[in-house]
Amino acid sequence: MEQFVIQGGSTLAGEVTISGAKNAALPILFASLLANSTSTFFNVPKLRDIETTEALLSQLGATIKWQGDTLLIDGATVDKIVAPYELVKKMRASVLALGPLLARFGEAQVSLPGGCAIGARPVDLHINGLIKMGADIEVENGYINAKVAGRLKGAHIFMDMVSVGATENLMMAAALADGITILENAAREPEIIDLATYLIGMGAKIKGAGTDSIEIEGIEELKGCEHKILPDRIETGTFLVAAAMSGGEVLCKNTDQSLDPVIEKLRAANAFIEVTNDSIYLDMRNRELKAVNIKTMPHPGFPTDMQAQFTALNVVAKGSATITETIFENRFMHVPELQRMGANIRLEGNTAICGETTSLSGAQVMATDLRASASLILTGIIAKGETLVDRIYHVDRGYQKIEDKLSALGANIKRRKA
Ligand SMILES: CC(=O)N[C@H]1[C@@H](OP(=O)(O)OP(=O)(O)OC[C@H]2O[C@@H](n3ccc(=O)[nH]c3=O)[C@H](O)[C@@H]2O)O[C@H](CO)[C@@H](O)[C@@H]1O
Ligand SMILES: C=C(OP(=O)(O)O)C(=O)O
Repeated sequence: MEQFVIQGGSTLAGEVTISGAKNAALPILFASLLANSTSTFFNVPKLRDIETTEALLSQLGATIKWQGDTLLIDGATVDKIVAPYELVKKMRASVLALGPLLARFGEAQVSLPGGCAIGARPVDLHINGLIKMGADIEVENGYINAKVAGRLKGAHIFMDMVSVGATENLMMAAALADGITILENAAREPEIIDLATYLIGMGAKIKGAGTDSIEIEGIEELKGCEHKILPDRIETGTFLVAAAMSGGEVLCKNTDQSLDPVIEKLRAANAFIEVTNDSIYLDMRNRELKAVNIKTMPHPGFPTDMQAQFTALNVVAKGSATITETIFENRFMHVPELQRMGANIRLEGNTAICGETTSLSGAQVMATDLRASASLILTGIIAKGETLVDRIYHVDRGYQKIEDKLSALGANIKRRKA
């Protein structure tokens, strides 16, 4: 097992190049299962979750090749329909194989992902939507066994909760269904728009992606195409928060403008921010960081994937503030770890009350999920002395070379065998 060793007390300054978005790349790579020819992907981040996706797609028979930084996936060779537990347990997003396999082959067996450190995370909306499209689905021995006689049928589907994954799974399934599907109360994340852009590039007929009502007219066949993955807004936000916490400055390059709620909160925290088409600059030098109230919401609200980082920001900021998590029922596992470093935080139900912290010191802490890990690293950079972050395989799921990018900004962080 590896861990990060961080010597605290650095002020970050410089430029960082943002990688492609994990949460756009994953559904898009699964959507390549729908195509009967090769797709070419640019700006794919080099992450553990991408390796897991590649392993699952090749197990299903897809032909996968890297040419330098370009990823080629040929869906024509896909000839299996089982996504096994061994791979699904490593990455919940594997459930996104369900819609494409069922739509293309009329059959799919996908392991249930189970819960994770942030919540139970059921997939009932995915399953109910596919049943509405004519699928016969049974859950048996931990697997979702899905079948349809002929093709899936277009349907009018109302989702009673906003779910990113269900919107993606159903949008992919509907692209090869017979007739028109309308998804109501759909998720509106930029990653949904990116998936729709790729599907449309393959020939799909989709209107309304990015709104809460998406219309998909199914067609008979989808062809591979070229697609550039959008920049990672959560990685961008993480580096902006890191610089703000350290009282430094950062220019995030190769990013985009889909971060409004995060930028507004950083401005409320007293950061100077300048946004261009493809970069975001933050300057916190000689400015006092102020604690900010946060409530997570589906997009375009404040993203839950930035909650842990803002909890860390409030720990070093002046004043007190509350962080309320409304998307996942258990996304505060970073709080007891931050408390071990001296953070003045109290949990009350789904709210973390962040008081002013007088002194932060390095400690041995445990990463519990991807963004919790990021919050511990960011706090370690500010704290007095040495911080050891264990279980950093969580970080590697979703941040490309985070230690190299932070070191280039002036952090003292090293990876080593525990
Ligand atoms: C790979 C990826 O893109 N992951 C993101 C995606 O996860 P993911 O797609 O899993 O998250 P969802 O939007 O589906 O989950 C939102 C909420 O809906 C609940 N729910 C979801 C589906 C369902 O069938 N039933 C149900 O009750 C979940 O338990 C959760 O409480 O969106 C989350 C919310 O923005 C982000 O934190 C994750 O980073
Ligand atoms: C929760 C996250 O991802 P996943 O849905 O892949 O677990 C995340 O990216 O913060």
